[in-house]
Amino acid sequence: MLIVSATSWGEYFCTEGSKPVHNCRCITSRLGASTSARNQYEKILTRRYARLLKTGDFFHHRKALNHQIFWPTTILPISRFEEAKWGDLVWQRKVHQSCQTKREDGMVVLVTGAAGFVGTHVSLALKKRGDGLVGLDNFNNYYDPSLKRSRQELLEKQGIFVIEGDINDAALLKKLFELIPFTHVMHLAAQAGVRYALENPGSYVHSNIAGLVTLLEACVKANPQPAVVWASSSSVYGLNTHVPFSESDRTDQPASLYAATKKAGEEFAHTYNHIHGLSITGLRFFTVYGPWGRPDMAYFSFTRDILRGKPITIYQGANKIDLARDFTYIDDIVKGCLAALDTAEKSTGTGGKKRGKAQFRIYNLGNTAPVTVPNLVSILEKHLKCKAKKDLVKMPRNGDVPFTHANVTLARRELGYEPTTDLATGLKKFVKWYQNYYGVSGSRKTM
Ligand SMILES: O=C(O)[C@H]1O[C@H](OP(=O)(O)OP(=O)(O)OC[C@H]2O[C@@H](n3ccc(=O)[nH]c3=O)[C@H](O)[C@@H]2O)[C@H](O)[C@@H](O)[C@@H]1O
Repeated sequence: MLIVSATSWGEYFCTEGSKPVHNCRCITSRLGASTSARNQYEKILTRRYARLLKTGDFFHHRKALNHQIFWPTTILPISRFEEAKWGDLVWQRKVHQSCQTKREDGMVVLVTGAAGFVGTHVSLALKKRGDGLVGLDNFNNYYDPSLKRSRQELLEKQGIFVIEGDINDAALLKKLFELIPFTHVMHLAAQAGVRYALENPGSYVHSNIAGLVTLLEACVKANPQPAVVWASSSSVYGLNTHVPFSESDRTDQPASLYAATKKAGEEFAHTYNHIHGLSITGLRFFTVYGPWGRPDMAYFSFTRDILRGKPITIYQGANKIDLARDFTYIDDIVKGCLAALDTAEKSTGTGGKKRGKAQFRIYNLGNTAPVTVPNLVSILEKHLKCKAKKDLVKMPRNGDVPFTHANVTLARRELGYEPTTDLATGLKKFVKWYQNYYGVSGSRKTM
């Protein structure tokens, strides 16, 4: 049985088992859509496949929320999960549909890292306000890929197509830019995590250096050139001691290879802006947390281990000083990202040549209220109603910095950025999501 399932304006093709298919079923389940909208879609779908259908093979059956069209066919030799073969007609149609805007002057955005934590939230927010977008994600296994797949499901329910592909794939990027005149690129794909850089430095070079350059090259060659907004990191401040951290502070003392790749990214961005006229905005995120977050981050892994009764390791600085972070809630970060997109000016290059000076910006997106790691743990204990088993350990030389603290004056002035969620409120929302997703005791398998 071949199933063609058309949700929203996308179609999905798959087979049950690997046997040759003899029957095809088409389901349009535009949940929430009016009957007339569903009727209209059914007509479009039927017209689209008219040449494949033999009159008389077509049966019409209606259910409460689904229109189902059955037709016996061997015409579409579709194999299991063939839907995402990039470049083919189905793929192109999905990209187009996902990029349709639903508001006047809506943006058309390529979101890289769309199945990542920040990427998912930004994508949903763009879609919600009527912008068109398509996601790109390589679904690597740095952390549990099933969480990325769940985020992808969430996005696809909203009509957002996430292409499985790597930002290092220049041919894929070229094809995408030929297909869609993206107005903006929201570049969030990266190898994140400070301490993992000791284990796998190559992955940082691959994504944060080579991948960034490949993406910027594609943007330069695109016509029109998109404006680029991308994720840098608070880690670029490294050993800076001037607090709170301002954009004008020194960033030439990275404490980790991760930070060094983000700093290098800022320099590459400047070069592409200077030579090619790409409009580029870098956002220095400060320890972003929240629902659908990253399992490698402390607030997430602490939650998991506390619920499982496993000990957690709390690092301490010199003289047993507590480490502190300017933890920033995801909704605040999303607002900052959207404001950066909204205020981004157009790139000035065409045909790879710069035609004038282009916008170049860097902003801190933090919460402006650092909290120590032991305090983070106390808040989690309260929300989880569970005591943590704590191992206090001297901070190893693993790239960590003792504290971060954002000055967001610039973002406030130019983006209207104003963080509104304190750590206790944000962690409450995270814990609620976590227990809903993994079960109250966190029993569902993670990592
Ligand atoms: O904002 C940033 O620039 C960075 O924020 C986070 O990096 P980090 O602040 O180190 O976040 P966590 O890994 O969640 O660590 C938070 C704090 O908990 C501490 N920690 C972490 C893990 C652990 O087992 N024990 C522990 O005490 C760390 O030393 C740190 O002080 C992200 O992981 C980076 O990708 C991001 O770029």
